[in-house]
Amino acid sequence: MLKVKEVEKSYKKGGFLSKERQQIIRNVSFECGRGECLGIIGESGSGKSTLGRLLLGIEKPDHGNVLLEGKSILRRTERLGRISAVFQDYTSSINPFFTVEEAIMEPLTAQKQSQQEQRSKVDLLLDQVGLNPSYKGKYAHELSGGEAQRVCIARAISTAPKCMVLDEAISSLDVSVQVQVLGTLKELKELYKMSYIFITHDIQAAAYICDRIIIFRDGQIEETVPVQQLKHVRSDYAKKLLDSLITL
Ligand SMILES: Nc1ncnc2c1ncn2[C@@H]1O[C@H](COP(=O)(O)OP(=O)(O)OP(=O)(O)O)[C@@H](O)[C@H]1O
Repeated sequence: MLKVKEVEKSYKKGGFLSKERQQIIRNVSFECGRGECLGIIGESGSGKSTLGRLLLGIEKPDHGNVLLEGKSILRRTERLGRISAVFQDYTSSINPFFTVEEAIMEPLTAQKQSQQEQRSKVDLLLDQVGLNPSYKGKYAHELSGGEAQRVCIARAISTAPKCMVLDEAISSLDVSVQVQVLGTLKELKELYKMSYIFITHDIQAAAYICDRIIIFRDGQIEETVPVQQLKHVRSDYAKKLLDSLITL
């Protein structure tokens, strides 16, 4: 389904004139199956969000490629509506001048669906993320964090994508809201038969929703483990990282 092949990414280091580059992603390869939820856990600065942007085709790798059902994600026509994202910062993810309805319809407009088709979908999408139709006319500043993130999720699933990248998607929410949103995400994954790439610091959330987990270290895959085997990771680094995250 989603195939990541020998991906590398570096950024310019230092000032404007500097030629030095900092290697962020180093020869990363993995696959995420249809309907699978693959977690990516790693320390801050290990390159998780950079990897997320490469998977979404927002950034181009220096080397290697990302294929969605065999086609390069860098081709706009291949990624449009077929891979989507929910980020941590839900407040800046929604255009403040858009109503909830307009925000949810945004990707459908990009797909050139008719206004009528789009409107009829919005009620259904709101229902699927646990919001009633009265939310349609509200603006982002009138929503709680949990409601705003639900709107972002509704927008992300509006095109029925094959794959969704969730980058710390529940991290800014209150714990009780996190649990509810995780439940919704789990239901939606079954309903839409989507694959998830679940980037997080939250080992409990990952254990709840993921099928397999990649332990990411310094831009590389340290270890990949089925979620049932999480207690039995092999590398010392993975053991230490998981211990530190569990005690947090
Ligand atoms: N556009 C960019 N230009 C230059 N450096 C960048 C850019 N994006 C990320 N970096 C650097 O890449 C490294 C990895 O950042 P990234 O945000 O991918 O890590 P992360 O694992 O997601 O961290 P966190 O968990 O704190 O969000 C950092 O050192 C960051 O400063």
